[in-house]
Amino acid sequence: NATELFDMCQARATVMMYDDAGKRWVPAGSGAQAVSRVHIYQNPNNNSFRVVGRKLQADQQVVINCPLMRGIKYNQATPNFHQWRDARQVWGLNFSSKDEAMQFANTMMYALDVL
Ligand SMILES: CC(=O)N[C@@H](Cc1ccccc1Cl)C(=O)N1CCC[C@]12C=C[C@@H]1CC[C@@H](C(=O)N3CCC[C@@H]4C=C[C@H]5CC[C@@H](C(=O)O)N5C(=O)[C@H]43)N1C2=O
Repeated sequence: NATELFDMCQARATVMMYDDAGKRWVPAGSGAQAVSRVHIYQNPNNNSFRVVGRKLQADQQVVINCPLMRGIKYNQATPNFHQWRDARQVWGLNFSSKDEAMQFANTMMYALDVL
């Protein structure tokens, strides 16, 4: 049975990944850069967390599905652009508003604190 995940927070952001070879940011997912709704979900059964983002447009393409691992450093590079590294790549979130960025960061830092 699918575990009931707790939707801790949502924020609008453009999800980007850093292309180390090309030394440039590329939009996550296929097609043009577009705003996604990015969630932090908690699995209460095993106290795990993951960041999931889906494009706002019709296809709701999943553009990020990233488990949060203990020890991740969440970098608030600017009030609207936050980033972190996972095992394979660097994720960047360009938030639609500073308020959403702050809410997301607070939830992210809580999750990283209790992992
Ligand atoms: C030790 C370490 O790993 N450090 C990491 C960061 C980090 C630190 C600590 C923990 C985790 C991490 Cl991940 C690091 O520095 N990284 C991670 C990969 C990319 C980068 C490396 C070089 C470039 C130089 C400039 C800078 C950059 O990317 N931006 C500046 C701030 C916002 C600015 C905003 C938006 C994006 C949208 C496109 C481009 C633009 O605005 O047109 N852009 C930007 O230019 C953005 N870089 C980085 O962030």
